[in-house]
Amino acid sequence: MTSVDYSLYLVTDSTMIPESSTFLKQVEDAINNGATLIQLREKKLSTLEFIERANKVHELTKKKGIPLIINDRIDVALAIDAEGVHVGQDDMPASIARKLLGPNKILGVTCSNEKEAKVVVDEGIADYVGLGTVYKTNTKKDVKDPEGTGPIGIRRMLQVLSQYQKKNGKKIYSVAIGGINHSNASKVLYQCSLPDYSLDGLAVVSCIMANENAAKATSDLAELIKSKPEWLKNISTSSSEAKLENKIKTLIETKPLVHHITNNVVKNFSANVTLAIGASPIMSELAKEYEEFASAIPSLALLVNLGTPSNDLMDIFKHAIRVYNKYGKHIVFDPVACGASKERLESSRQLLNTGQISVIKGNVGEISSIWKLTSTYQKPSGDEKSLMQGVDSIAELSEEQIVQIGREVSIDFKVVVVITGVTNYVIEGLDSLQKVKGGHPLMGYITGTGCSLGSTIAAFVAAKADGTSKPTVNIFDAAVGAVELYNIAGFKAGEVSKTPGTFMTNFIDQLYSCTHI
Ligand SMILES: Nc1ncnc2c1ncn2[C@@H]1O[C@H](COP(=O)(O)OP(=O)(O)OP(=O)(O)O)[C@@H](O)[C@H]1O
Ligand SMILES: Cc1ncsc1CCO
Repeated sequence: MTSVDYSLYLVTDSTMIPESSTFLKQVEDAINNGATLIQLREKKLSTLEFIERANKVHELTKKKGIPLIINDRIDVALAIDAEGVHVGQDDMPASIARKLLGPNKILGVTCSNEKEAKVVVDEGIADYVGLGTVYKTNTKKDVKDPEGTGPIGIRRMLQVLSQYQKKNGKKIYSVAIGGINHSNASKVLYQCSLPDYSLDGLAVVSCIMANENAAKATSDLAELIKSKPEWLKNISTSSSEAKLENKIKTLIETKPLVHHITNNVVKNFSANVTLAIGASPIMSELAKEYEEFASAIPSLALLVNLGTPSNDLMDIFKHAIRVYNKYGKHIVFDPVACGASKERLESSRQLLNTGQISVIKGNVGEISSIWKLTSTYQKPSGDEKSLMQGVDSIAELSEEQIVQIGREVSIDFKVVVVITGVTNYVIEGLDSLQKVKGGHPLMGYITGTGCSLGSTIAAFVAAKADGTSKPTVNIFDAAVGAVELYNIAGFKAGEVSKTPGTFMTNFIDQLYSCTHI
């Protein structure tokens, strides 16, 4: 079968039909309003009932020229001459399914991790793979990863498919599945992509099958699949006008608000830094007010700082990321000490899987640890050297290695990366790199200088302080401005301080002087 459109793949579920409708009506509405592929998934029907239902659905799909895929039951697929079959990891092995189906039917296989994706490409007999679950869902309870594979897991599987295509010149198509709905569809497509390889579609269940208006649900979803996610709509490319003085002017004129969900150690210092540079801080862990902030305040960004995590805070972080993404507001993520324990790296993975971040800022140890979550990271065979001691980086890497790591993190997560240290590196993709030196050794003796740089970056991004007066923001230029201001103030404060205590007050004073006087 040639040229299948995988873009909006409906997987049926007859257990969630609204009272006002019927199973067949839901499927017909989907078919007539943009579904491009239907998979009939029935776990409880007898063989006879399954065949009867499959025949009815097949009549509808044939009218529209849409392929019908049968879940698991090859006998049913053959009985009704369906266009294909989908098998899960616990169903009939793909190789046997292919033998029974012959070469011309569509064969799909579910993959939940890289290992399963590698088996599929080694066999080379599937037409497409269903990658997931992306997010945890009520539809399927027996998922391998209770949090879902998330965009990070999907990208790793795409990497396997991409390498297969490069080597063999043959494409295995892919759709993501699991917890996808109207609120996250365009985000999933954006996040689940590599520079040269993307998903071919999204598979959904409840957002159509359980919807009172399946026709509208389908056409809306088809529209979302074609559209850009919210936060991409006002981002521009780097500009030659990008001068620090212009950025500071915009910052002061805009007086943005930085919503901090940050650690208990630095709250006060970060609030003072934010005020000193002419922005406003608010520290809030009250999840219920986030929707009000994000929907109403124009110059606003969120800082997510992992410094003192807890289970409750993880839920709050995730809620905040979803809400800020919904309103297209930018998020700066500081994965504090994520290399210090497996649990912190796992927390970072979950947060990066929850939504789209605009800037990841960390020291070398932190960014090198985040790098382990990318699809480009090669797992070492032997023991790994620790990258962090508590919140401090002890990674020993050359500049070339640091920049390469930053680039891979930037490309994989589609973020601007800021790597701090004696030299700071601001990185976006392969082309944008700005090194910022300055600062002062005493900055290393004050807890929270890294964290409060996060506040400063968030303020610049929220104010669109990128050196231009355009209504869009260039995140890279804004981040460079923040790092430059911070290090100039640090250098000046260092010139008039001998010890950390006085340095701290002088630093706040210099941040104020550099922006206000
Ligand atoms: N020895 C140094 N010389 C010059 N600048 C420094 C030095 N140490 C730190 N800085 C500056 O301090 C800022 C914070 O960087 P650092 O790498 O110390 O963050 P961090 O480890 O995350 O800190 P924290 O965990 O205390 O928040 C950066 O802008 C950096 O340039
Ligand atoms: C010391 C410390 N511990 C957790 S967060 C933090 C502040 C600096 O990162």
